[in-house]
Amino acid sequence: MRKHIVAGNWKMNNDLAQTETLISELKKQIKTSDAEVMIAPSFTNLWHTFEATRNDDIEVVAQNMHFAENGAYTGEVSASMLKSVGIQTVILGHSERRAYYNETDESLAKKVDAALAHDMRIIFCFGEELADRKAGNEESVVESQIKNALFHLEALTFKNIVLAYEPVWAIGTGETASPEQAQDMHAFIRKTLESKYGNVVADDMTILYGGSVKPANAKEIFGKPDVDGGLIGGAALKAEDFYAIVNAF
Ligand SMILES: O=C[C@H](O)COP(=O)(O)O
Repeated sequence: MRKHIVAGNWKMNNDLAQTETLISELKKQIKTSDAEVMIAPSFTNLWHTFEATRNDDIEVVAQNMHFAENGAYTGEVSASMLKSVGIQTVILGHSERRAYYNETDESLAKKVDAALAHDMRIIFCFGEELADRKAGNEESVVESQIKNALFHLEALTFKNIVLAYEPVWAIGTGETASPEQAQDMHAFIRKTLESKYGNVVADDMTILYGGSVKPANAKEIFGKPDVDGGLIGGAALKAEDFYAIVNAF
């Protein structure tokens, strides 16, 4: 079923004290909303944040995980480790992971399989770079990112997947895709899914937009028919701004 979701990706921000402050600020802002609310703190703060928001309408999610179950992978965290601290959802394929940590469609396909094998929900990120858009290749880039990492899956597993379209040129730059650019790409993503999995999977897919979403532009972006929510970076670090975005639905 298609849902409205607003997820705050804190990236590598907030130590424990800052996390506690932000959680208490977030709690003051919570009111009934049409959107599911998620926050993704760093690994060190996952358990604390999970415990501290246990009774609130906030799901705590991880920013990444490894595909292996365990073993000699220094610095990495597995799906079962995440689940052991209450985490049910993981962000995979963020452009910063692809750019700085060499994540590829191939390694992401393995991470997707591992998360699904643990019955986790995935927020799967992808998006073109500025050069791709300038060359008019944005659709083919996005299509291959989706196909290479996800098209080996059975249709049924898509109920555990949320897609997040994040044009790299709009992340943390202050430059947002126009609502029309977001809508056009989201419609294309749905068409891509439909070509392999049919219209039920395509229509039911929740597709988030990410890239410089702020209180000032959220309503217009979320107003587009194929945009089901947002993956928020910078604006998720201020409780008031984050909830202004949540309440833009
Ligand atoms: O994960 C979130 C996205 O990278 C968007 O970040 P941003 O809102 O700071 O542009």
